[in-house]
Amino acid sequence: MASPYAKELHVAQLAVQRATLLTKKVFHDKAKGTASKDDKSPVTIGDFGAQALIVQAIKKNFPDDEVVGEEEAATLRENDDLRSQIWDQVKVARLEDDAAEKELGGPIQTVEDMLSAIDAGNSAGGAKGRIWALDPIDGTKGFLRGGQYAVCLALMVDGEVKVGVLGCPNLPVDDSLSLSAEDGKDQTDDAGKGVIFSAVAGKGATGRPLSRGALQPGHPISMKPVTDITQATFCESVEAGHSSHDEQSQIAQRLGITKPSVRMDSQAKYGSIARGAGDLYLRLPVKKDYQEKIWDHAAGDLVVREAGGQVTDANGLRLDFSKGRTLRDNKGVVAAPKAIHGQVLDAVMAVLGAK
Ligand SMILES: Nc1ncnc2c1ncn2[C@@H]1O[C@H](COP(=O)(O)O)[C@@H](OP(=O)(O)O)[C@H]1O
Ligand SMILES: [Mg+2]
Ligand SMILES: [Mg+2]
Ligand SMILES: [Mg+2]
Repeated sequence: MASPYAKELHVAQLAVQRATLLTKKVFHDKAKGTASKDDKSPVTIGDFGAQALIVQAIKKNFPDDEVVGEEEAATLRENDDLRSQIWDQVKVARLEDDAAEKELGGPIQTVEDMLSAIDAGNSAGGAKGRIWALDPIDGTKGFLRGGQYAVCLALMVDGEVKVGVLGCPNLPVDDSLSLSAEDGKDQTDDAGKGVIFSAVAGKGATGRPLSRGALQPGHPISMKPVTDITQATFCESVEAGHSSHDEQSQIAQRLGITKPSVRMDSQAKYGSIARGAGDLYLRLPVKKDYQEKIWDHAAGDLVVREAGGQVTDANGLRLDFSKGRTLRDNKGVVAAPKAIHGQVLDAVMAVLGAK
């Protein structure tokens, strides 16, 4: 019997790869063309272009599936200049392998097709059926700074994540390099960089180098066993507005961790701990009422769990992707190897309870 979700996985990996290459080109062409969204967060040509390419590939292969995508095309329909800059990138985006490109359904044909593809990411999400969660550029602020970012795609079936893919163009290809503070910073030198992580529920997690054509061979990845938690490396957001650096540092202290945190944008944090380059990922809310978005976590959650990790919120609950576009019932994220997750969670609760 063929592996479960084999076609979904292959299409998702190729689609993420093609979109990741677009974002790299946008960066190198210095064509980032930023706009500001209603919540004042940035969105670039790369975000819109990557969403268009990925949704088009999903719709060609799985026409009945829905997509919860971060971006929408409303501003582009009014902004001729931004729209044509995105189109200039999207119309030439293709994999250097005919069979792979054909599998994705080929290039997008018209500007209107591009806009409709972006807008097709408007699913409300939920607990029924096949729904993809798409973050075309996660860590847009990292992308703009030349730091880490990730192109993230996950398939949920009846509210459970079944397939997850992360394209991380600025992470080192080599799994054996331990994370250092520098990995979160400027990554404008391309040498030895670019990884795709993927996972299928119950089938483990995989890493492979990013390529320009067909997929490179993959290899299994797993979290590093932590024998002495005081030596653990913990990751957190660069942006102090996205998670509480202060509480995270208190948690680390409580665990006896002395190494400074590795600050890194995007779901590259999930990928990094899943391959054993780091150990823990803490994301405690800054604002009580902020609801995490499903596209910021769906792929990373599966990649880490399939690599031997446990991912919960700050109350120890599994992330619940079935509640719509946000993780309405969760607060924060705590990701760690299964064997020490309980210990980390105790420290999280002690610090939060002491407030
Ligand atoms: N107040 C907040 N709390 C938590 N996450 C937030 C936030 N404001 C924005 N974000 C999310 O944080 C994501 C980036 O995470 P990180 O800090 O790990 O790089 C953003 O994704 P995008 O960059 O896709 O918009 C955005 O969705
Ligand atoms: Mg955003
Ligand atoms: Mg995001
Ligand atoms: Mg994004």
